[in-house]
Amino acid sequence: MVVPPEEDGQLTTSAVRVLVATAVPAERDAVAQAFPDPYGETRTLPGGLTLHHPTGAPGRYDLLAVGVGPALAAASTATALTAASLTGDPYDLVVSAGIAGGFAPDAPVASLILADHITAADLGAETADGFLPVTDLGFGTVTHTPPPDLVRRAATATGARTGTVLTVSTVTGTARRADDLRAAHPGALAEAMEGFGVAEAAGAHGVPVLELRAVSNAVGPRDRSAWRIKDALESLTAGFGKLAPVLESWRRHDF
Ligand SMILES: O=C(O)c1cccc(C(=O)CC[C@H]2O[C@@H](n3cnc4c(=O)[nH]cnc43)[C@H](O)[C@@H]2O)c1
Repeated sequence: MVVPPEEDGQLTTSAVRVLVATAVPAERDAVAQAFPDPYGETRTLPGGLTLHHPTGAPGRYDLLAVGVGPALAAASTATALTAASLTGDPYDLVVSAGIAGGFAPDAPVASLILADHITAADLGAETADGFLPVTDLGFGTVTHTPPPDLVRRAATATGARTGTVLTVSTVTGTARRADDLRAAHPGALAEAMEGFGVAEAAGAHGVPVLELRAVSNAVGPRDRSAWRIKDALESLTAGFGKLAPVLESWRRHDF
């Protein structure tokens, strides 16, 4: 639970303004449950998006279900960032949050992962000699790096493990693909489907990004019945409650 300022003596001047991007409403609601008043206000954005603004805690949080996959996540996040800029009240930080597949044994079910790198794992070209990232083709980027000091502080507060969170457009469904991803990205702890898209939008607006994931399943052979979504969502709520005070003490000049 996020503690109101009068209970912990924190200063509330220049409250940090945070956009939290989840894929689906169930993840957004899990984040909202970390706040005293989870559904304070809502606001409609172009494109049929609804921002949820929980209240009763320091900091100014907008929660947005951005859709599944990196492309829709980028489009939805960019819409919210642009709307905020146009009203003269831009965000200080974007957090990609939700459930994820964890690479065993380092990221067990219900554990929390904070990305020290947010990497697009399948953005590139397949060749006879293997996969080439899009950067090797002379285009764009495949990795965004959240502010390292903020990641360290947030990991300490939440107990999250830190490592690369991969963004994939296709959920891994075999042990072979899991091994290939781990071989290509030895620092990877988890895979999900939105982080890179959210980070691309944030990067385009010059806004720093974090990715917080709660593990719902192991990356590997597909077994949807084994996904422990409830445990992961509870873990996400608890993790966000501990993350929020770190973000509230965050100042842009710190990083
Ligand atoms: O069915 C439900 O109740 C439910 C509640 C919350 C979330 C979901 C999802 O299906 C979320 C999809 C979302 O989860 C990420 N994810 C989770 N595991 C993996 C994985 O092994 N590989 C890639 N992505 C994963 C992903 O970001 C999806 O967008 C359902």
